[in-house]
Amino acid sequence: MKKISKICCIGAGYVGGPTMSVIALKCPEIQVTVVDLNEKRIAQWNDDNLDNLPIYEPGLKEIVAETRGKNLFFSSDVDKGIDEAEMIFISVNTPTKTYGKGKGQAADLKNIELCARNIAKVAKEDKIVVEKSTLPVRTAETLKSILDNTGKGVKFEILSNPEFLAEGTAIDDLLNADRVLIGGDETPSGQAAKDSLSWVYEHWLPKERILQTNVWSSELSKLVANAFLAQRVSSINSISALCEKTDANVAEVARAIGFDSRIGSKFLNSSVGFGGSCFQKDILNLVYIAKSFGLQEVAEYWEQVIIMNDYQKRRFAENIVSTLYNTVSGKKIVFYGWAFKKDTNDTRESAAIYVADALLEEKAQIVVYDPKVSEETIYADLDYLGTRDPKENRELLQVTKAPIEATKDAHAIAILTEWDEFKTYDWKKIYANMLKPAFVFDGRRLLDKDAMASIGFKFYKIGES
Ligand SMILES: NC(=O)c1ccc[n+]([C@@H]2O[C@H](COP(=O)([O-])OP(=O)(O)OC[C@H]3O[C@@H](n4cnc5c(N)ncnc54)[C@H](O)[C@@H]3O)[C@@H](O)[C@H]2O)c1
Ligand SMILES: O=c1ccn([C@@H]2O[C@H](COP(=O)(O)OP(=O)(O)O[C@H]3O[C@H](CO)[C@@H](O)[C@H](O)[C@H]3O)[C@@H](O)[C@H]2O)c(=O)[nH]1
Repeated sequence: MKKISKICCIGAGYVGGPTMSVIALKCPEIQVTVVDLNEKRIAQWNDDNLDNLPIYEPGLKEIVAETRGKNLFFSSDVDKGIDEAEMIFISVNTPTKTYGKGKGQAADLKNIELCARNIAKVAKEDKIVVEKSTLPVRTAETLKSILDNTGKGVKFEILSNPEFLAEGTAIDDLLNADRVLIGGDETPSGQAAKDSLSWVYEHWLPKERILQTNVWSSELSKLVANAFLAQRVSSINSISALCEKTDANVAEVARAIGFDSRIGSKFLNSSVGFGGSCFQKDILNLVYIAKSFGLQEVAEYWEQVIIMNDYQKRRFAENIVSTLYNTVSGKKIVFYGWAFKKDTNDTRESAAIYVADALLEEKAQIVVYDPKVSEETIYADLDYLGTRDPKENRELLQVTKAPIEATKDAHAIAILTEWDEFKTYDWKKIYANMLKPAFVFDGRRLLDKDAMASIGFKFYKIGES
């Protein structure tokens, strides 16, 4: 087993940035270089003002402050990074394909292939290549085929090391990972590569939490973990609809079933629907893979998790329209939150985007407040859907940095992200600002129903009648 002294990570995103920062922190003898083709992103990672890092993640800037320039470097010189490293992580984005075969379901592996070709072109010495991105099962085969045909006699070991961090808690998840998964060939050189990567993680994690498997199990386990997690959210969300019809309370049901140690209490918070860059993409990918092996029933089983999530988002928007007397045209609705969950500035697949889109179709006037998401991102998210002219998005939707003033003459507030600060607002003052009856639609089950009702609000909370 070789001790690694130089690591390169291709992709300075939500995974590459935090993961490599933690490796640099915990392995001071390893030089870690994170490279990316996006020069603007690299400039942000190198910004003297740590509040300008491209990613907001609690605890991240402190780690970057400690390591950057010592053993952590960010660079747009991808070739140099590859050339110098003994171990290369590929942590580029693998979104759902928007074109061609598998459009709307399969993972787009264009970036992965570009990385493999780049490594093949630049490498002069043997290297360990680590798949950090989430990839369809058997992708390592493609990588191997590209890398083994360079004709330069360079030997590559390919490992799968999927990342399980969740945004908003990424640093804590990395520092205290439940497990690290390392898949590799069951040959002597494959075993040595797996041990080298284990050695990196053993700097801060107990050995028994580092699981070694074959490559295919590792690749598939990542998709399956996300599918199981998302399935829990869709399951409890399906019950939230039933609770609203039956006077049951979804939180009480979740608590009651969660006490069963076989079920467990985590990931049973009913919400306006799951978002984020991973759950939908990875389930669609699983569905596509199942279909491509002719496993139609398996594909349909998992597809239902997405169908239920779309239903939950649609149901939330439709409830706003029907409660506001079947028309929201010209009515001011304030959105609290745009990020897909609290403590991140990431908005990919956020439920807020789809709820806003549905209300804009009904010509609502929306004002959005999110403590970490920029105006530019909010408009980009809406424009990307292509539902209407970008000009109309800007006419119908405004972005504010003043959450309390924004409620002046509003008909309703919709809570789309569970930011803690919303709980501390002066809701009496907000009530006074609003038109009456004043409606609040709590898509995150953040506020207390009785307290809101006693102020005078017409309060709707997911999963309660
Ligand atoms: N975001 C998460 O919480 C999370 C968690 C676990 C796993 N994952 C997986 O990790 C992977 C990365 O996700 P992310 O959220 O960090 O994506 P991201 O979009 O934030 O970052 C990816 C980066 O890769 C860069 N890139 C793309 N192609 C490149 C190339 N050929 N050469 C150099 N740079 C290139 C992009 O410019 C971008 O900055 C995905 O496969 C995702 O499914 C994400
Ligand atoms: O009980 C719950 C838990 C989550 N959510 C929502 O589900 C989405 C995803 O949340 P979370 O899983 O916490 O964040 P992600 O950053 O998307 O992390 C998931 O996706 C990552 C990318 O693959 C994986 O690495 C993580 O293990 C996996 O949790 C968010 O919109 C949450 O609001 C709920 O509605 N109810």
